[in-house]
Amino acid sequence: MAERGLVVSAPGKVILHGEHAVVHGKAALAVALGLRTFLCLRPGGEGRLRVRLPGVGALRSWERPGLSALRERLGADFDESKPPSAELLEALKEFAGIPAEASAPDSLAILAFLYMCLAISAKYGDVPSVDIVVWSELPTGAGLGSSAAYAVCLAAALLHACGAISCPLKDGEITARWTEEEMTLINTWAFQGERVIHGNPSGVDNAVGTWGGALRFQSGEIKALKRVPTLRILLTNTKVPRSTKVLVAGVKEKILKFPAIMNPVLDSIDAISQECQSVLEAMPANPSPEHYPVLEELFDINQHHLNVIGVGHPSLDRLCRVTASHGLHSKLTGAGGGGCGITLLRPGQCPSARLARHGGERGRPFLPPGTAWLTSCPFLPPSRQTPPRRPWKQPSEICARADLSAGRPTSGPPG
Ligand SMILES: Nc1ncnc2c1ncn2[C@@H]1O[C@H](COP(=O)(O)OP(=O)(O)O)[C@@H](O)[C@H]1O
Ligand SMILES: C[C@@](O)(CCOP(=O)(O)O)CC(=O)O
Ligand SMILES: [Mg+2]
Repeated sequence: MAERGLVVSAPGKVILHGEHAVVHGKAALAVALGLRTFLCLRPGGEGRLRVRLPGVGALRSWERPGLSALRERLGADFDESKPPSAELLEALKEFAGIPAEASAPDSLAILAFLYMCLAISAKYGDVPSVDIVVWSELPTGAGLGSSAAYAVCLAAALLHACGAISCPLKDGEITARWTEEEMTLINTWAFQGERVIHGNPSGVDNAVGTWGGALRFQSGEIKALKRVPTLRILLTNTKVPRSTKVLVAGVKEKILKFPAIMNPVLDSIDAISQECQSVLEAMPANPSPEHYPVLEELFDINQHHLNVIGVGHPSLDRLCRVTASHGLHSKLTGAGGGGCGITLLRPGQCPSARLARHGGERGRPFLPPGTAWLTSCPFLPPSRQTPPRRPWKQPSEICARADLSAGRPTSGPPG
């Protein structure tokens, strides 16, 4: 491991179409966000492994021999091609003092960390003696893929600390990418981390967190969308908390209960993703405004479908209603049940100031109490995204940065 340490970062994502359906083998269209999760890895002292997660209020430290002994005891169960078994996760919870049914953000984050650390070190080397801090610009549990960005950062850092992937930084370089082969390995392990947090993820979020840009994802197949137009999308966080794991499990239950009713809905969502992709690919050659009504209608139809499969929420209904009263079209993004919604903006339309300051239905404020105006997100291919604000903060794909400072990185974690 590099003596001077490393900062890794990975972006969050927005799903344009295909959330939930993608878990059941349908297509999804997703794009990396300019908001990222960061991880700082430093050589640790005294044979300890320390992890600090200020975003979820967790700080843990373990002696390496204790972790090695646990790993030896459970070693046969670590296999990156299979979901982590319930028995393995129970054993890790017991070791970490996490109650059996705990689903709090800190519990899931520590469980994912322990699983990834032990599994990666079982395969590639020794349990590393390192200090790890993770912090994020992404809201947690809001549909923007914070769990995947966290898992991608952990996978990259732990694979690096165990010697499974190189340090991509050459002398004098400040930022770098791993090779394609190394990124594939990072993505594979990040998916395992997502499995711990989500239960049954599709893999779309960790694919965007690893590769960045705009992509189509279906059954593990990742296709970069190269010729997509600049779409302006407004992101609104309802700030209603929810858990992806619970929502994904709820959809599965509904499909099992009403297969003949739910499967056609998933097929229709799949067709929406295909149609949207065709429109996006036609737009660069023919950038006429006629495409927008189609994209808007696809948002509306998909939002209805997402309500049908049980992942809507009154806060999201309100977002759709209020934006509709301004001629705009919205849908939820990510797992739903609260979290974030996206609103499509036409070229030249800039409603944020109007909506945020004066908007709202019949004089009521546009945003319900506790709602944040998060950001507006350009839907751009990697090559045309806006330049990074900080040297290592590229808007697409995972990237590594040398921890050049003796102290904290400049955009360091709080506290
Ligand atoms: N910065 C972070 N530090 C630690 N854990 C995180 C971080 N970001 C996300 N997580 C983990 O991911 C979980 C949220 O995942 P999820 O419910 O899928 O929501 P989303 O991925 O939409 O933000 C949190 O409860 C926490 O366990
Ligand atoms: C609902 C789903 O399609 C996306 C979940 O995204 P998020 O965790 O809400 O950011 C689940 C998945 O694809 O794994
Ligand atoms: Mg998630």
